[in-house]
Amino acid sequence: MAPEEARRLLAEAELICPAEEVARAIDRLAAEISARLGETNPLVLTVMSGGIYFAGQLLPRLAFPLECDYLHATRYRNTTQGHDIEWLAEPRTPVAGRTVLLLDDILDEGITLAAIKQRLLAQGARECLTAVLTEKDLAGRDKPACADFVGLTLPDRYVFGCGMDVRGAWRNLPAIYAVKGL
Ligand SMILES: O=P(O)(O)OC[C@H]1O[C@H](OP(=O)(O)OP(=O)(O)O)[C@H](O)[C@@H]1O
Ligand SMILES: Nc1nc2[nH]cnc2c(=O)[nH]1
Repeated sequence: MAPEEARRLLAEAELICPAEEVARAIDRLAAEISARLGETNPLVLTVMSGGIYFAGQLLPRLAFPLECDYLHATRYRNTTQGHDIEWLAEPRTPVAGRTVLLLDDILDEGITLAAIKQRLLAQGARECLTAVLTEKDLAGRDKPACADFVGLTLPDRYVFGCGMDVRGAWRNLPAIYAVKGL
């Protein structure tokens, strides 16, 4: 997207979660994750690209031994509608026998997280826990996955900021916005 278009989208968007609220949610998640996983030497896998902001903010708040790697699976591909999952990169660290913690920016319909979790367990992960910065409230609609740790609950709008993109832009924003009209 052209930078002028990105600026226009942001100017017209609705702020739904200010940066301070996001930071407080990450503080709380760090405490919950530390209490649950502090003694397990987990393998922390960031789901690219959206998980990059959350991982960057969360990892310095986790004061216990862990290993990091990433995987890349995408379903929206710079659009606002989900498609089939495309696997762009597998983790290079073997997951067999490990406690794995997946980090992602958003759990929306839950299809991405369910597919990743199933794949890691099939590869022999001992357990696979999931932490998402945000989860969309789909008004009681069933989801194939739920997260073990959830930072913020968001309305059923197309959102961006904090790792989430709008047509490729604005993953870098420290607050969360909803696109006008979506
Ligand atoms: O719960 P779901 O409806 O499956 O959607 C959630 C997924 O959608 C986004 O990824 P996207 O496919 O946009 O890839 P990206 O992270 O590279 O932007 C987000 O990062 C999650 O991984
Ligand atoms: N950027 C972004 N990615 C998503 N993936 C699933 N839902 C969303 C959303 O609302 N915004």
